Amino acid sequence: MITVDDLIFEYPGVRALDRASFTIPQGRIAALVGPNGAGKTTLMRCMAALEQPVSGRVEIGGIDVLEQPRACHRIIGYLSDFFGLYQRLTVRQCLHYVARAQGIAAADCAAAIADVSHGLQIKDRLDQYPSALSRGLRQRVAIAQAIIHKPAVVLLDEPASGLDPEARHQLAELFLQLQRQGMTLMVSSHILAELEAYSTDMLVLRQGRIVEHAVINAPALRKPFRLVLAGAYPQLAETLQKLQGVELVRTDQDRMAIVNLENDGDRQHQVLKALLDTGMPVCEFGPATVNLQDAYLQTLHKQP
Ligand SMILES: Nc1ncnc2c1ncn2[C@@H]1O[C@H](COP(=O)(O)OP(=O)(O)OP(=O)(O)O)[C@@H](O)[C@H]1O
Repeated sequence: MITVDDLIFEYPGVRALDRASFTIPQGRIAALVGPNGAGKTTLMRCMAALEQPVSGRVEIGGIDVLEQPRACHRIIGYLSDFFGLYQRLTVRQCLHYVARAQGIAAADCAAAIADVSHGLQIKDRLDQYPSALSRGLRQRVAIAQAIIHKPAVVLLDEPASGLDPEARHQLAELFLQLQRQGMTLMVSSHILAELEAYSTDMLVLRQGRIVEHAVINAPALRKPFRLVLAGAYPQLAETLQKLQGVELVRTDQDRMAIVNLENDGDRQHQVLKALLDTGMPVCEFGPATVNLQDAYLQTLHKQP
């Protein structure tokens, strides 16, 4: 659903993204984490076709974002870390304006507003002005604006900042609800505990590079497995991609791979048998679920 390949972005004198690459399948919620200045906002802005990278490729839902930015805006919802709402418009007018800008026909706007405001529990706020709303409610209005056109992919930059624990909990519930509707989400945050409540993947960005892609909590029907080899096997990625029922998440130095398999013992046995039949020197093969905070800290400690 989302493929970022070798992305390089530079501000004058600063390389903010340095060959960043990753893939996120449809229906996942990917947490984007990393220290201040790692490049999270820049990455999201490139993915939302709001910045032009020096080189590399971003593909979302089969659309090349850099070649077709307008087509991409139709299938993406983006919430900026410093979002603004029009203070002189009511919430209903804000939503109407965005709906029209997203190409929703005038006759369909009322239904779209009713739908999104129901999902975000702001139905009783439609005739208020943003200045009269709490930070949490304004956040909900901003998210409503980002998803009113029912995008396939939603990119949210620091959506939980400034929210109290209750509002953050509600936000987590909302993300899971959007996921159930089939959306793919990418959420950047510093608050790892909250991300853990809903993330399926964790991408760690450091100095513009993706230094880790951990599968935290794959959908119930699939489960992450870690494969470790006794020695390097140069065709590791290629071989795994060809095996039936195996979804390759990533490989490391031709000796380790994370794959998603069906959550079914017989199928897992068949995959292991097929792996051994290829002649790979398998020495470990087992579930790879990790705790988000541990995985993040391990990754940071691992790096030079
Ligand atoms: N407009 C700009 N001009 C020059 N350099 C910039 C600009 N915006 C960001 N940078 C630099 O690019 C790098 C990446 O910044 P970015 O805002 O993408 O990081 P971030 O991970 O989102 O940070 P934070 O967690 O603090 O929001 C940083 O070194 C930052 O100083």
